[in-house]
Amino acid sequence: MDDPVLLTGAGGRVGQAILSRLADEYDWRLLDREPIPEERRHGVPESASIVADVTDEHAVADAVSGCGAVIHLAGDPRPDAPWDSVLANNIDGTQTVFSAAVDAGVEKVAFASSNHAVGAYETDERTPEMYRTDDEYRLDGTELPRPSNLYGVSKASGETLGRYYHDHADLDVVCVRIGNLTEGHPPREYERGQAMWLSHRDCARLFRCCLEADYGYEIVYGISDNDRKYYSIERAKEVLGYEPVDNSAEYTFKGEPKDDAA
Ligand SMILES: NC(=O)C1=CN([C@@H]2O[C@H](COP(=O)(O)OP(=O)(O)OC[C@H]3O[C@@H](n4cnc5c(N)ncnc54)[C@H](O)[C@@H]3O)[C@@H](O)[C@H]2O)C=CC1
Ligand SMILES: O=C1O[C@H](COP(=O)(O)O)[C@@H](O)[C@H](O)[C@H]1O
Repeated sequence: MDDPVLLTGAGGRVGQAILSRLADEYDWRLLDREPIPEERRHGVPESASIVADVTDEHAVADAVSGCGAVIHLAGDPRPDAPWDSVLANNIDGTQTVFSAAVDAGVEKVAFASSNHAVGAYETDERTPEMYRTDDEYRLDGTELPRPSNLYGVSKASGETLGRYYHDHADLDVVCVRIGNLTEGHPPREYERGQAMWLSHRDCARLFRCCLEADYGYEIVYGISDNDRKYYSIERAKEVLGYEPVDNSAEYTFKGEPKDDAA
């Protein structure tokens, strides 16, 4: 991707996992409703850092003008977020970004969806076994959404908005159902979290693939190559060329590297 890339929500956790590793690889434009301090811009000049809300259609149109791709992360990430917040920040904001991307002639948008779009597949009958290494249950991205909560509903809505703009405006869209991003080690003493761990470096690797690969409309899971897993990463490997390097099995249940524990 030679054209500028707009990264919304750049100041947050996922944005930083990406930007801290890929700052030198792309001509970034950053957007966040909070000013991003210099140490979190990783060399991106202040002039390329826009303070705006993703529901502000004029600001988003300006931000995306001339970009070849968008990584859209901005939104309310709380699984217990109330409806008014996910309606504005996640649904309205995502529609604003997709629509502005189409108007600006952007080629592709990578949308941060979530495990919570499909959390209700984790039924009492399937858990906790599905979180364990010897269980073969897998979601692969072809299943219908079954949200855990209203936040998950907003993420499923974002995926559907992506489908709409792909079908009607030929925008290339990849929805990444991100698992649980933590830095340095998998979530501690949390089976579910260890099964859907996404390390910071795998997060950057995956979103780089989203910028470089050719696709039409895709839903993929964003996790590391954990031995414990109930999300397939085959589609991300096949279509995007994703090659994860981390695995929660390399850490103890308490989150210590097994090499150190030996
Ligand atoms: N961290 C995780 O493990 C996961 C995150 N996600 C999704 O990834 C995205 C990023 O999540 P995190 O980085 O963890 O959250 P975060 O809260 O650390 O970062 C979100 C960023 O977006 C900005 N933002 C929020 N609403 C905005 C708005 N209306 N306009 C402009 N900027 C806005 C915030 O200021 C913040 O810098 C979210 O869409 C979240 O739903 C999905 C699954 C897992
Ligand atoms: O979508 C998200 O999922 C992660 C993991 O969910 P959790 O229920 O195991 O905490 C969450 O940490 C993150 O805030 C959220 O945006």
